Amino acid sequence: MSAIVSVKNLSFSYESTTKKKAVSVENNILEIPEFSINAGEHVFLFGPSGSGKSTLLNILTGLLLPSSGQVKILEQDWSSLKGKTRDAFRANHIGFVFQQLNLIPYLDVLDNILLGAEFGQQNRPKHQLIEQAKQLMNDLQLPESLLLKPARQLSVGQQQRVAIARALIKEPELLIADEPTSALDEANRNAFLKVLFELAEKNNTTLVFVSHDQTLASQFKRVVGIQSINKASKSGE
Ligand SMILES: Nc1ncnc2c1ncn2[C@@H]1O[C@H](COP(=O)(O)OP(=O)(O)OP(=O)(O)O)[C@@H](O)[C@H]1O
Repeated sequence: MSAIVSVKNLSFSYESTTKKKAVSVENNILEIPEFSINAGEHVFLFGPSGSGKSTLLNILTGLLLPSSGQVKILEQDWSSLKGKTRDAFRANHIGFVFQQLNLIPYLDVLDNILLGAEFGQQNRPKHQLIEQAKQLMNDLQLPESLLLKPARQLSVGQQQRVAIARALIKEPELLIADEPTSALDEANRNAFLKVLFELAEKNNTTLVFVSHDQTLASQFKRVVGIQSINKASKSGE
């Protein structure tokens, strides 16, 4: 099985990028000797507040570069990509669903979904993207009649599904879901996970799902506590 994510000898500290002279001691947030995720895996990444989950996600997605070590996505080392190439690589290969869904409230559902393809592979004609948006709506059990409604008129559960459609329309190899269920009640949370798994399976998308809520862990085949891979957390706690 090929690795979608591969981390080797990673260390990261914010101090190296801060201008504050008061901070003189190097204080690593992350020290991860080795960590990888294979194609098609669904990984639940958990850890308490402040344990470095967001920092690790930002590193895996090339928004932050490691202080030392190597982070590869699809065999591509983030440190070897510069500026716009890095942004384009991220846009083409990684989808995101966040807790704050980041839908544009006054745009209709279709346009919100199509925004997901805006910065990705731009060689697909618009009519094809619209067909795919409709297919995703169908897969997510959202009625097509919602397509032309402004996103703000949808329920939170429906908006969550639109956010998944937006993340998947560019057919990313890797989908990052960062606390996407924290605003949902249990029934909606389970429904959200069910469609997320089904679609990830259907599209062969590797999933990294981050949460501090360990009750969700049992639904994932692979569960990773950040403190178990991060040596830096041992000394601090
Ligand atoms: N931009 C930053 N500059 C300096 N330190 C930061 C910055 N962002 C986060 N940190 C620190 O890095 C550590 C890890 O934070 P991070 O946000 O990655 O944790 P988290 O596990 O995602 O937390 P939460 O679950 O509360 O979102 C914390 O001690 C935090 O204070």
